[in-house]
Amino acid sequence: MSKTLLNIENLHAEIEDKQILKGLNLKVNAGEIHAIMGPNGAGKSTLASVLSGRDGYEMTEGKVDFDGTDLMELDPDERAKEGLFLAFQYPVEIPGVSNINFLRTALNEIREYRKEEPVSAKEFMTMVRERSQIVELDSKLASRSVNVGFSGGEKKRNEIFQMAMLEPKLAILDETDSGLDIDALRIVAAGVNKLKNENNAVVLITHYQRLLDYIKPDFVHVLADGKIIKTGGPELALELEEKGYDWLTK
Ligand SMILES: Nc1ncnc2c1ncn2[C@@H]1O[C@H](COP(=O)(O)OP(=O)(O)OP(=O)(O)O)[C@@H](O)[C@H]1O
Repeated sequence: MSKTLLNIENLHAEIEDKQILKGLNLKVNAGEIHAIMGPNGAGKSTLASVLSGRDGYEMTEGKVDFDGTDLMELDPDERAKEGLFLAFQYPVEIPGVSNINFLRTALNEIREYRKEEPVSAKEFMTMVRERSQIVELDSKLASRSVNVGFSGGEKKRNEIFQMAMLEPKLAILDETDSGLDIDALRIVAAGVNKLKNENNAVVLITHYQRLLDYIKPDFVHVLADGKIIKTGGPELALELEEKGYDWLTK
């Protein structure tokens, strides 16, 4: 039996006093890929925000266990250091902070938290070289300010590059496929597949079945009105593509 990395029970959460998540349950084991699909406004990004500890999102009920730790008790940076990674739907630009410095600082913070030695300059540069190739990220982008002036597709590749560098236990990819051209979609998906192993897990939030042609999910969930209302295998995504969501929500 693989170990459970994420166990969400009866999660209720609100933003500005508006209840968005209304009793969500989800269990993710090591080695698994889960896709979350669902209508606009259902709460998919809210789930990602609540798990990562984004300001303004309040859990009002429920429990989230992350690899044996009560996730909601941790600050956002501690969650990241415990091995939770979120690739943003809209990656933020950080002017004045180079991608390289950002990643080296993040990596060393994680290593310090785990009582490991900081990464040496040589080791770090080798990692950057090898891992930027996983998503075919132009090496020039590594030294530019984080995401500043990057195209939409470059920003999404950069998210997966960050994931490759930080080696999270659980990566939540929020609409990483949106805005990607077909070649970039293949490259990003191949990157995710390459980074996936039996000790980590991926939660993909997506609107499009086509991503799942490239990244094979073990489970597909439908999130509607703040809850997971149906779970199936990859065939569920095909069914949704054909039928939409009305048959499940009405
Ligand atoms: N900061 C906020 N203030 C108020 N309401 C918010 C805020 N952020 C999100 N919401 C609302 O929460 C609901 C869920 O939004 P969320 O972004 O989680 O949906 P989603 O399932 O990711 O949708 P989409 O598929 O369109 O990306 C929406 O009704 C949205 O308007």
